[in-house]
This record gives sequence, structure tokens and C-alpha cells, in this order.
Amino acid sequence: MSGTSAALTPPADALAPVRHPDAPAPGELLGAHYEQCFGCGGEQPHGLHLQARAGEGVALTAEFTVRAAHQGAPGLAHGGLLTTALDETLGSLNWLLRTIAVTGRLETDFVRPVPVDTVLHLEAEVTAVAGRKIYSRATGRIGGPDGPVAVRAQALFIEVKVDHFIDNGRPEEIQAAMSDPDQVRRARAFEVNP
Ligand SMILES: CCCCCCCCCCCCCCCC(=O)SCCNC(=O)CCNC(=O)[C@H](O)C(C)(C)COP(=O)(O)OP(=O)(O)OC[C@H]1O[C@@H](n2cnc3c(N)ncnc32)[C@H](O)[C@@H]1OP(=O)(O)O
Repeated sequence: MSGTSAALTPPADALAPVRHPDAPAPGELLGAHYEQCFGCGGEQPHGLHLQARAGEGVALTAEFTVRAAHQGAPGLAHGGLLTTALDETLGSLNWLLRTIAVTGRLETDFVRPVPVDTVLHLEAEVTAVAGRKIYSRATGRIGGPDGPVAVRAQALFIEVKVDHFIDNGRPEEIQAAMSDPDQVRRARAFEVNP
């Protein structure tokens, strides 16, 4: 059984998403938006190290391997961690719009358990845009693109300015991010000018 709350249904005047002309080419790896990100960063030893790859239109694929540090029940991935993978995958879609956005709402259906060592293959797409609101959905399959569905999610991301992070983030991490040329380069991929 699954359901979707009204907040995740685009309004009647929502528009189809438009891929930014400078979006990474289909097949290109997106890379981490922040090396300390639990979802995609390389500097989080127990993080997901999720890798997202641009698809056609405003869609992408992503993969991560469930590791022992990701367990909830013995030998099985924690559900919240799977939601994190979906959040990260859906958030990566904003690279293709070149919009900075944060998760406002995220609903997950857990369809089947995901054992440790599974490669979870995720597909995600933006379905509609209404002002600052970005509607999207994702599916996670076990083992590869033709594997059985394990998780599904629908989300609403809200566009924000870079001040969202500067005003709310802990100053030491914000200062470190702003003095790191690689981080500035990544932020510019979102058309941010920190
Ligand atoms: C130097 C630094 C470099 C930085 C480089 C950046 C790199 C890029 C990093 C990206 C990182 C990604 C990582 C993965 C994705 C995350 O995990 S993001 C982290 C999790 N999310 C958050 O922390 C967000 C916390 N929430 C908030 O900050 C605020 O509630 C929000 C979402 C910004 C909205 O606040 P607001 O801007 O005041 O907007 P508000 O007027 O309340 O709402 C706007 C519209 O959205 C609707 N809405 C808002 N929230 C909801 C909701 N929960 N449900 C339904 N509708 C909602 C409102 O009803 C409203 O609709 P309309 O009236 O326009 O029809």
C-alpha cells in the first residue's frame, strides 16, 4: 500500500521542468556538492558515497552500496538511511536545473528489505516546477536498473538563496567552505556566488 500527501501533488498551473543549457551532459558523473556531505561526500567514512550521473531531460541515476555501518536490523539497511539516499538522489536533480534547493517534504515507500552489500540503483526525475517549488520522484532497485523495487519516494524541494546556508550553517564549516576553491567551484555549478 502506498499514498501521497496533497502537498506533493503539483498545482494545476505547475510547469514542466526545463533542463539548464549548461547542465552536465547525459552520462556525466555529477560529483559531490560538498565533501563532508553524508550522502555524496568523500570525506565521510561511514557516508553513503552515493554517485549520481546525469540522465536525459531533468532526470538522473545514482548508486550506492549498503555497508555494515548502514544497518538497522541485522544485515539489513536502516530505513532512514535509505530515505537519506533518496533525499540525496532527489537533491542532485537540482544540478540539472542549476537551482539551489532544500528538501521541504519527502515521503518514502519501503517496498522490500535491502541487505548489506546490496548495490542500490536509483532513478529520479523532476516532474514539475511551480515558482520556488520543485516536485520530484525517485525509485530504488536492488542490484541494478532491472532489479526489484525496494524503495520509492516523492519529494518537494524549495528553492533557496545561498544565504540559507550562510545564515543557518555553523560558522566554522561555512568559513571553511567559502575559503575552499573546490567548494566555491562546486557552488558555482549551482550558479551560486558566495
Ligand atoms: C558557502 C555555502 C555553499 C553552499 C553550497 C550549496 C550546495 C547545495 C546543498 C544542497 C544540499 C542538499 C542535501 C540534500 C537535500 C537536503 O537534505 S536539504 C536539508 C533538509 N532540508 C532543510 O533543512 C530545509 C529546512 N526548511 C527550511 O529551511 C524552510 O522551511 C524552507 C524549506 C526553506 C521553506 O521556507 P521559506 O523559504 O520561508 O518558504 P515558505 O514561504 O515557507 O514556503 C515556500 C512554499 O513552499 C511550501 N512549503 C514549504 N515547506 C513545505 C513543506 N514541508 N511541505 C509542503 N509545502 C511546503 C509553502 O507552502 C510555500 O508554498 P506557496 O505558498 O508558495 O504555494
